[in-house]
Amino acid sequence: MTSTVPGRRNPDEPGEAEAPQSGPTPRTSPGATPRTPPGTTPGTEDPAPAPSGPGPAPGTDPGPGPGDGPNDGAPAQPAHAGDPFDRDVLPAPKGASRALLGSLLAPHRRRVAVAVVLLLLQQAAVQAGPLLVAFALDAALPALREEHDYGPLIAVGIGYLVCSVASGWLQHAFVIAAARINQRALKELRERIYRQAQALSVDFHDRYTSGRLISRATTDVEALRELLDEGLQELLAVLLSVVYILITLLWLDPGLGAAALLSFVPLGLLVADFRRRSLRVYRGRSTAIAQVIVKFAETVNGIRPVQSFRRERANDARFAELNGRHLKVNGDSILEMARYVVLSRAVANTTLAALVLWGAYRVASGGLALGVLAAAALYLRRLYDPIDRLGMFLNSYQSAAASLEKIAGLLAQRPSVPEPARPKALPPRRAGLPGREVVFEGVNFAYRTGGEVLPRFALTLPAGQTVAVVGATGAGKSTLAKLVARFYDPTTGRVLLDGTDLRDLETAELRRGVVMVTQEAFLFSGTVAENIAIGRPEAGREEIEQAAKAIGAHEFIAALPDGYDTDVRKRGGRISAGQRQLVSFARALLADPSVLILDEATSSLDIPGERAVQHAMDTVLRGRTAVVVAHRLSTVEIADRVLVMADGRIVEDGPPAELIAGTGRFAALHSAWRESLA
Ligand SMILES: Nc1ncnc2c1ncn2[C@@H]1O[C@H](COP(=O)(O)OP(=O)(O)OP(=O)(O)O)[C@@H](O)[C@H]1O
Repeated sequence: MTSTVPGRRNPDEPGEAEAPQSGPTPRTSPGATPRTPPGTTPGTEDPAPAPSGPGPAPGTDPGPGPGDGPNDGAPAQPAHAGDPFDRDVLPAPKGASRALLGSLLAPHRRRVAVAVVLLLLQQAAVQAGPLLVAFALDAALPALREEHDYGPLIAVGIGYLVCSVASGWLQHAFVIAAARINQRALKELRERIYRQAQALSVDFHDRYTSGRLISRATTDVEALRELLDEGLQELLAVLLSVVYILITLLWLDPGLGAAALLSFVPLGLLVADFRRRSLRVYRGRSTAIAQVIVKFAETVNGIRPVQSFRRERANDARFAELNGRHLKVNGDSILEMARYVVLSRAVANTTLAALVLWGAYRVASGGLALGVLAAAALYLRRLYDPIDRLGMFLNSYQSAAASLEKIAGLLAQRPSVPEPARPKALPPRRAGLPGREVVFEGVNFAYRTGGEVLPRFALTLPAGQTVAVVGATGAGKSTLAKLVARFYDPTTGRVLLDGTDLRDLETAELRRGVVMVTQEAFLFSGTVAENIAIGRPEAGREEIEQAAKAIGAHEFIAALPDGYDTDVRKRGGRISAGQRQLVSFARALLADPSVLILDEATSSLDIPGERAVQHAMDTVLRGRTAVVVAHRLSTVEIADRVLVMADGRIVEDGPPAELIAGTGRFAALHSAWRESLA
């Protein structure tokens, strides 16, 4: 008979008696290194206290969650009250993992039913083998010997052949059906994680490192794949075969059947003990692997300071230590597996030997047919054969369950800056008035991870005004700017755009009105033209070039190897920091928002570069309301108004010339800057 259970060896094949697993399932060797646990995530170095709105996300809703109000994503929890972001598992409603798995499989209900029926039939075909052997020994051979009747023996042969062919075909069909279900479910899961990563607000990403997100979409999905592709099929097949075999044994001979059933008591205890012990080792191993990955990632990400400060040897030593710890704990997990395999085999072989001896004694005394004993011996082998693989399955199950829990926790997060339930439209722009008015109304703000950053304040930025925000590092300039862009919602109070609360604007409407150009001047993979067109995807090549020309970026873009069609990633090295900024200005100019927020790059540019950026800034700010977080005092000169911030408060506010002429902080800062230039 051919291999009987997907991914496992056929016990009836020659050499089955002693050989440990050598079938196609790579995880079945007793000494094999158990699979790397998922969720051993780099980047857990991002501690942050209060939870982001735990509550089911739309589409993944596994249970009741908080309501729909604007701050529902931010339940009032005391900061530092045991931050779930310190751990890999984010809070999720009870049963979220099961609900997630259910929601992934639900669209494939019919396929799942077909796969289960295929497996039931396949197992029936497989388990018929020993029964046919019993029939051959007890009925077909005597008929041949005593009555020269070949019929029963031929029937057995044909039956065996039919069962073999059927089981092979059914297994093939089952593997294909299961793979289709699994691959689609995993594709959907990866897409859900990606959509969720894009949907969650900036404050989530502040705390949940990108490394962890990547780990969810790769290692954790992979853990689930292993469980679905191999573990679950195997477990189903094992459970089915155990049920079939025990029923058949009880039917063949109640005594032998009951004894086989009893032998599951010590085996069950052994499995429980293995689970307990392996879980402990397994947790340690996952921590050790995470430490190795974190060290590796930290070194590679900081390769410049590592080389500048000659950290290589110190890093080597630390890495060797962490790697050694991983080696030790990995060894422990292999020893646990070996211990389980040895003990379970000892129990299984002892039981088998005892039952065969007892059966032989009964055959000798005429109490049992020889064929029944032969069939029982074959069935017993099949019964105990998968027990050591069960340990492997438990390992895979535990890691997949942990991964699923982490993914469910991630998917249960809600954006802390949610879409409005009843969105409002912005009023039409007032004719002749550039930009839109921005009003902070009784706003105060605290990041979830700390205390108040902006104490309660009120501020009006009239339409068309260019406002430069200056102040010492950490004064709250960027925070103020991010509130206008609605990367965060104020803790109390409102930010209004032409009288409309930002919370009432749909994201698309908001982004048409407000655009923030951040310090990084991020370029996406693709061509320079595509990067500029992100501002307005429907823009044609001519408009793109016009924007670049207005900004003063056309010359350098035209000089690139493929001009506007140069791939910025492949030749990213050719684009300097200043040029990157020009591209991002062109992008903003094309988007043409009513309000533009510009978080000026802190990195210093060379003088021509700075001049080019200054000129571009002039162009991009004109004709709209603009907030510039100014790190260079030269920028302030193009502003209509300067806000000086200190400790989250606006301490000075006025036109630059007026402030410079005064005796306040800005006047002092400005004269110091002038002197430095001189
Ligand atoms: N994501 C964050 N989570 C928690 N605290 C933050 C976060 N971002 C900034 N802060 C804190 O808020 C305060 C104001 O920071 P902000 O970035 O607004 O200052 P800034 O004036 O723009 O500084 P810089 O000129 O250095 O960019 C600082 O104390 C900072 O530590």
